[in-house]
Amino acid sequence: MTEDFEAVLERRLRPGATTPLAVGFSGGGDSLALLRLALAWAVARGRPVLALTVDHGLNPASAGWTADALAKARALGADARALRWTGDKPSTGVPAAARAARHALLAAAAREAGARVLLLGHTADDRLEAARMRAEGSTTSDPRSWGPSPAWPEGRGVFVLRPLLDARRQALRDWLSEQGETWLEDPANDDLRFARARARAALAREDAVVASEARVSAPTVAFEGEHALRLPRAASAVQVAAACLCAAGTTTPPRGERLERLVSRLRSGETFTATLAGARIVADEAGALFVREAGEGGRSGLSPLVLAAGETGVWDGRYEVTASDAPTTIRPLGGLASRLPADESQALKAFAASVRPVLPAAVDALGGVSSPILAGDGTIRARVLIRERFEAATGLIDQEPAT
Ligand SMILES: Nc1ncnc2c1ncn2[C@@H]1O[C@H](COP(=O)(O)OP(=O)(O)OP(=O)(O)O)[C@@H](O)[C@H]1O
Repeated sequence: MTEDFEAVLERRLRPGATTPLAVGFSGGGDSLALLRLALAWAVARGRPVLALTVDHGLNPASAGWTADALAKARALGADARALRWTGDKPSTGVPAAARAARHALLAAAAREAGARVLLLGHTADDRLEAARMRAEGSTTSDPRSWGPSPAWPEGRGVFVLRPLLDARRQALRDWLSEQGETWLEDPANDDLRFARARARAALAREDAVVASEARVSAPTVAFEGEHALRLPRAASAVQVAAACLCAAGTTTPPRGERLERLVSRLRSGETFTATLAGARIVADEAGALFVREAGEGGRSGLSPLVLAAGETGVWDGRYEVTASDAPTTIRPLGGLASRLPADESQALKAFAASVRPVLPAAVDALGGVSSPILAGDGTIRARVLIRERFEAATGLIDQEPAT
């Protein structure tokens, strides 16, 4: 077990890195095994481990569980931090909402601590359960051993590593028991109102075989001046979905019939312009160009981002912007371009017409307009997230990046 675990960490983590390794630690058996293994590996390499525990506030006992988890993590030698889900709880779909909130909290805390990788304790049993739930009609996806955090924009720059994906839950528990460990059993795991608990109960009665993880090949991709993506027309559905997601800066990739239709139109060689999930796709002989759909503004996205002096925020899921020493509002450049200073108007000419209206513009308290992408003085800084996100989503970044 230890050798398999170490092999995964050696493969994915950057040699010599000294930044903290974040671990999602619920206090349950899987993540206790994960934390112990991660500590043994990291301490030998001089890397600090930060255990993060999310209190979902869904059970009256959860504050006590969280306090116990923090105490346990610290006793084992990790730094530890509690995070609390304070948002409104929906009346239905609680597990999915809790999961989304958990991913956002874990990723934001990992990033804040300077960690680029967050370890999670999913096991082979989680993959079996996901397969069983899909067989019963759910859209549950397979946990993957490596990939970007699904939380956006909170998880930008953070990768999730699941080093226990080939280990069986019972083997981990036996290993913990041999070391005299005890752990918390979350009662929600046995609550048969949840599809996950039903799948778990059904699998406990069977000898299941774990299939190996599917591999996704990296695409040939070109970046159009960082603000748009170009894919070959033969790109796979996974790549097309990722291109829509990253060019549009949204949180949910397209899937199902609409995605299939776009992929088959691309394969057909037809020249067309289409929109999907917030992206505009222009297909010609040269390939397919993916840009943020400017007309989306009325429905969602492209909404203004108000920043206080010096504050950093993400506008439209595509640009990380840091205000100068004055407050500013970030809006789409479309409709404001005529108010740009002359040098910026000149610089704008170098951009494709489809990209111009969806670039960020900064509007100051007096109504002055400037674009952090075009301005030479760099007082308001902007980082384009499109490329980095696409590379992470399609497996082009397969190891812990440098900070
Ligand atoms: N409350 C929590 N605090 C911190 N980490 C957690 C918490 N709950 C789960 N995790 C992390 O996520 C891993 C998987 O747990 P679990 O299977 O409950 O999560 P999940 O996200 O619901 O799974 P899935 O991705 O299959 O929906 C755990 O091993 C642990 O690393």
